[in-house]
Amino acid sequence: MATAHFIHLHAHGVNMVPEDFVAQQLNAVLSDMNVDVVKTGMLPSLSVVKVLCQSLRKFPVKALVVDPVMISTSGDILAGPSVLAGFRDELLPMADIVTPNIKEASVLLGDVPMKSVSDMRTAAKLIHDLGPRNVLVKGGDLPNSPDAIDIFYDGKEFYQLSSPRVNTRNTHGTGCTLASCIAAELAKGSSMLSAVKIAKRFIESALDYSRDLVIGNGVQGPFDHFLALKNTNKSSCRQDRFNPSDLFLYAVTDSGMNRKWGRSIAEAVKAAVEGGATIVQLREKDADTRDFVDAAKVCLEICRSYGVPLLINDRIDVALASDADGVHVGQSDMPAHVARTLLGPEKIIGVSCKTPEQAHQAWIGGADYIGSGGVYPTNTKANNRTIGLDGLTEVCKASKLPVVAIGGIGMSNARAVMELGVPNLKGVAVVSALFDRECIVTETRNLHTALSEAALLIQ
Ligand SMILES: Cc1ncc(COP(=O)(O)OP(=O)(O)O)c(N)n1
Ligand SMILES: Cc1nc(C(=O)O)sc1CCOP(=O)(O)O
Ligand SMILES: [Mg+2]
Repeated sequence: MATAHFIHLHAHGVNMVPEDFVAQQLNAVLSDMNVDVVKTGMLPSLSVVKVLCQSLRKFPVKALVVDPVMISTSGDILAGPSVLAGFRDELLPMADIVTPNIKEASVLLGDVPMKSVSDMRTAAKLIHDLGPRNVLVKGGDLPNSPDAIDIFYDGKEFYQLSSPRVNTRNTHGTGCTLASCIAAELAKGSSMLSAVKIAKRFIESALDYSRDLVIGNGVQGPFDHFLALKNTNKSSCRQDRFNPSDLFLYAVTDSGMNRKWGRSIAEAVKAAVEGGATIVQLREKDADTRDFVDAAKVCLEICRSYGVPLLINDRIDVALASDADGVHVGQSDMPAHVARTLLGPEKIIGVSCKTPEQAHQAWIGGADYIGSGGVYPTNTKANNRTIGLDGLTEVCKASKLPVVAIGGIGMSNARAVMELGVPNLKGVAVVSALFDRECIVTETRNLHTALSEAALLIQ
């Protein structure tokens, strides 16, 4: 069970509940039910923070989500220095995740400046040093950023999660909802990264869905949390649809490489998502159909537990039979518009394009993204024409769809590809640099780090 406190505070006033009454309430609930996850919102006094920590020590839960509500949107300070000390010394060391926005991250760290994604990463690391297992620094208020960029740090890896900024005044309560959604997903059994991604996607969808609501006269309006119940036209709901930032580190499997290293497809996929792959494609050119469908189902479960989409190369039949998230097709495979008709509006369709004209046709055909290469020569795909960084740039500039670069990309050149900084280029797709290596997790992690560093340079 997840407990969620939605505090829609307009900061007209705060009426504090006495701490012994808070203790009684906590005791009543925590002793009566097996609470899995607790999420905290505004904690108005040091004594309430202390009471909460005591209760959680007495009744440990599986996960504690701390939304460090300290500053209202209008800028009011909601937590004084003593509460801040309570957060730092007692609550954060118990937290499984803490979710500050940039103002809160700054205050938690003694008013450090927070002006860029690079500052957010530094802050995430410093807040992690205070004790929480995971940190999500939310960059929704970062000035001059076309996307809403959040930094997730799990103590080892940084993940830059971005979503298109939704232009609406109805943003009241987004922080509360995000943390509550993370808590609910954790209670359902998701991994932390997956819970964060699902929560972020929910906020993006809900804001998009409620962008034109007019309720009240405040600077901010509320948004509608019940889109899933009301939205009959699911294709217009972004919740389950493709997110271009998923193209950041695209892992493409290869049956020959798995055989060479003695691994099953599922083992290879698990290692890649553990290392930080943000989308996976099963490219099993010589698999028997039944085996392929079975393997796809197992991989789908693994990928879903990490919030990572799973696509099938070429084989629409396998994608349909396994209920995978979509397909990737090339110029001599099934046309995108036919794949779209067969798969429906919810599935993801990627198309390989070497020219601007092919990119245009992919868009007309209803594709979601383009794979463009070979950027460099490759041994993985026979007779593949290399288009180079110039060819990639041309496709990206002409494309109306997000693009992932492919072909001969690995640790030695991934930064150069990302640092092109051309419009629409969202990431790199790799086969041998991950799967023709001894340790897939390590290779994926290293590549993720290199790409994140390059992405920072082009901010
Ligand atoms: C992400 C991505 N981009 C391009 C390709 C190549 O697809 P295709 O041209 O159909 O060649 P095969 O992979 O089928 O040999 C891809 N698979 N993924
Ligand atoms: C599957 C594929 N498609 C390409 C294209 O140019 O469309 S290049 C390629 C193989 C990429 O493998 P590696 O990362 O080992 O070079
Ligand atoms: Mg193909």
